[in-house]
Amino acid sequence: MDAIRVTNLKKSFKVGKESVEVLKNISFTVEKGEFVSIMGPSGGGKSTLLYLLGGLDKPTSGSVEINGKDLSKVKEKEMSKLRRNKIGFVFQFYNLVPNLSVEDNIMLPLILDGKKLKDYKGKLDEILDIIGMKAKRKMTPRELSGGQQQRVAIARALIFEPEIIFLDEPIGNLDSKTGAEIMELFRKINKEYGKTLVQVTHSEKSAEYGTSIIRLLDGQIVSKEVLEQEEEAI
Ligand SMILES: Nc1ncnc2c1ncn2[C@@H]1O[C@H](COP(=O)(O)OP(=O)(O)OP(=O)(O)O)[C@@H](O)[C@H]1O
Repeated sequence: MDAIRVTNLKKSFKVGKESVEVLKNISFTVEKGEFVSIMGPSGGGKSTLLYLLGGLDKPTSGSVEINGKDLSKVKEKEMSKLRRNKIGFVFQFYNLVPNLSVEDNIMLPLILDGKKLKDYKGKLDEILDIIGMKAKRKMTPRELSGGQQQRVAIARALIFEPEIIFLDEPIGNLDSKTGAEIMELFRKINKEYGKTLVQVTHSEKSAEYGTSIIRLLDGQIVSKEVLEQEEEAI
């Protein structure tokens, strides 16, 4: 089954009396285990598309299916559950709570969902290990570098073990070395943990960490190319 199926998706915004069509009849699929990079010029509708895919906004027409479920037919309560459990988000600005520790920030989605935190202790340790932040688990975001804060945001997105993670310019705020480390982490999450990833990016270099690139221009898809994967060294 496709992880994501987008069919004839359109999105317009009202600006004063005018209606501006930002996405014009977009259709594509993302298979399970893909890591898709969506590229295109600024203002081309990339973030708008990502928000529609993640159910954070509603299309003007057309549909988005996640695991075969049409988001427009999902009731609000089920949608909130889907957004919390099946989908993760990582944004350019990490959106961490400044006075909570690293581990409390990571567990915040569990607290909001009324989960028993002790059931997730093992999971938390495992995720802290994946992101390389075990030693800093008691620190607060202001004691961390940008790259470390983004690692915490990634961990928070992983705590519910979502199948799909949406990334909106995830390294847009980082220097190139730190950005490359974070992209490597996403590659690992895709390859080793089998998560489906969809990122929006300006950068050709970070797009190439993905398994395919979709290019958007003037609200339409102009191409989808599958990238050659480097052979793993034996
Ligand atoms: N809520 C809104 N109301 C009105 N117009 C909007 C709204 N959200 C986005 N737009 C417009 O839609 C267009 C696409 O915006 P979007 O943020 O999706 O582009 P983008 O490709 O992600 O750009 P960037 O790369 O600069 O982040 C822009 O012209 C923007 O002004």
